[in-house]
Amino acid sequence: MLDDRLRTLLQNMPKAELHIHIEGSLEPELIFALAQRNNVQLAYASVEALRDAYAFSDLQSFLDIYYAGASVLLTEQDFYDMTAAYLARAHADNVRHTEIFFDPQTHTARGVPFETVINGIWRACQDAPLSAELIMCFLRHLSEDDAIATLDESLPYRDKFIGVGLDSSEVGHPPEKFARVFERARNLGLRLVAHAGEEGPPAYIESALDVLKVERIDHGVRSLESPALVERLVREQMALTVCPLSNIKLRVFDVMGSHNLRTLLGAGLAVTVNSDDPAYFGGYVNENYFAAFDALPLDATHARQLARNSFQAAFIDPERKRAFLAEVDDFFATA
Ligand SMILES: Nc1ncnc2[nH]cnc12
Ligand SMILES: [Zn+2]
Repeated sequence: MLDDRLRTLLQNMPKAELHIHIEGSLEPELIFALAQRNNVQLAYASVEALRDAYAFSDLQSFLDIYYAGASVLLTEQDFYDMTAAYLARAHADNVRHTEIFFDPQTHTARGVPFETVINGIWRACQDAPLSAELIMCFLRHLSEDDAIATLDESLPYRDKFIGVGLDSSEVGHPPEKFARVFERARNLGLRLVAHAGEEGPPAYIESALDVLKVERIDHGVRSLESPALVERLVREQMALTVCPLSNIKLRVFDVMGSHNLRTLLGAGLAVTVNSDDPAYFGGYVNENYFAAFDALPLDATHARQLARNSFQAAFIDPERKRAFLAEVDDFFATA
């Protein structure tokens, strides 16, 4: 049960967010404002009608709406405004560091230049009142050749992002499909993450680890189906960027009370809490903490562990990591 004291603790504790798709932070109100500004026709008559469409049965039903929502993004200012809006919400949630996914192929396929996408998002990160880095995601429902072309297109902007990821439709598009492009990215010194074990089986998580050589697993909640995999993830302290509200909205779990976050933590896994696509799943990062702590037997000890895990798993230099971890410990020492 989430009492006021625990809620205030979760609200105010310093935290990092490591799994947030910037296109998934596009609120219906901003979609309509950008559609008007860019004279883009929407298939919905009102903000309410669009929000009413956010009833999803699985990942694909969400992705269809998510890509449609992104169609209003045309100018650098659009990407800047979207990112600035998310960063303001993250700052209000006491996020001190965030690593943001963006899906360039969603936009370049519409004729929006790569530089428009990355410059708009990156400028907003530079203007933000918190530490913000970018991770470029490859859409796994497209070919590896398409991903390789996107990596090549990104090279002139290599200083504006820190890593690559793998997102979109998981089942049927196993990590090994992207072995070559991830090897190239690794040889470029980019950090590597991948969605795995959201809807896909534990084997997808193993393939992301062994073939793609990822340093974090995005979602990973199906890891619990394989005791051997859990044992490995615990031994390696491989971080899982879990998104509780997303898992409920996309029916990975029926209700929050049956989410396995508490079991994952109890197994000793390096779990973090994140919002995934906050505009579509009903909340930013703190709402994810509130929903999980309200439905599951979690207390302040777990809150501190999750906050520490979020900085421990971040792609930041050891000095900054030590400072953030000390900030968490100081916060809980005086809370
Ligand atoms: N939860 C998710 N899984 C896969 N691809 C995504 N793109 C945006 N959100 C996603
Ligand atoms: Zn995601």
